[in-house]
Amino acid sequence: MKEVIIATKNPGKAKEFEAIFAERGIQVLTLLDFPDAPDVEETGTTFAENAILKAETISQKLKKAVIGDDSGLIIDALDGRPGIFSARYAGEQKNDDANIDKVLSELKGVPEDKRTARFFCALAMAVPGKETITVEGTCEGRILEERRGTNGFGYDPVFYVQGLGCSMAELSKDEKNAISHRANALKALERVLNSAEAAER
Ligand SMILES: O=c1[nH]c(=O)c2ncn([C@@H]3O[C@H](COP(=O)(O)OP(=O)(O)OP(=O)(O)O)[C@@H](O)[C@H]3O)c2[nH]1
Ligand SMILES: [Mg+2]
Repeated sequence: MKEVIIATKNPGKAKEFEAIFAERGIQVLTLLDFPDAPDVEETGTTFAENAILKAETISQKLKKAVIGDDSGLIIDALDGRPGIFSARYAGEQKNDDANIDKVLSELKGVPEDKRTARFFCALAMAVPGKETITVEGTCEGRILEERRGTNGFGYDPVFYVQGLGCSMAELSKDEKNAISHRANALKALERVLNSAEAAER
């Protein structure tokens, strides 16, 4: 069976990648499978820079092709926050529940039409001896006033998906994987890889 390595320690991301790649008969390994992999410091100033740091650091260490995912939530009324700090918005301990509470309290009193937001995902694919590829995907919505649903991870319970009439956490894994920022970024990566392959023929 073919396999792909994703440079993430986030179990929520790992599950989504597993489901998406399983449809293609590809097995996913993450840093949860490589306990000795180094911690990657997210020192970039953009999602893409951080995705490249994750992919290239782990690819150099394992000498294999590796995909890095840096993602987060961009809220217009908060000038784009939490952005690249989404995982650690309420502190370095990375607590999803505390992160949601912080966002809800910062948005207190902000009317529905001003609560627009989007999820953003940058993926970088590093292959030894080749130039790193980066792609992006987004998913539009707005921030609810309270949690709805229990699926997914992160801010999913308070992210109302534009056009779907429910929160991201009310979608099944397959439904989320059909429309998410991560799925959209992976589709973009697939397009780039297919056209690179076609050019080599
Ligand atoms: O509700 C959500 N649904 C999503 O689909 C989603 N994707 C990203 N996020 C948020 O953004 C952080 C990523 O930060 P991040 O890219 O640095 O990842 P991380 O630190 O969790 O793991 P790693 O991949 O770096 O090991 C996450 O923790 C979440 O708070 C999401 N929230
Ligand atoms: Mg991180």
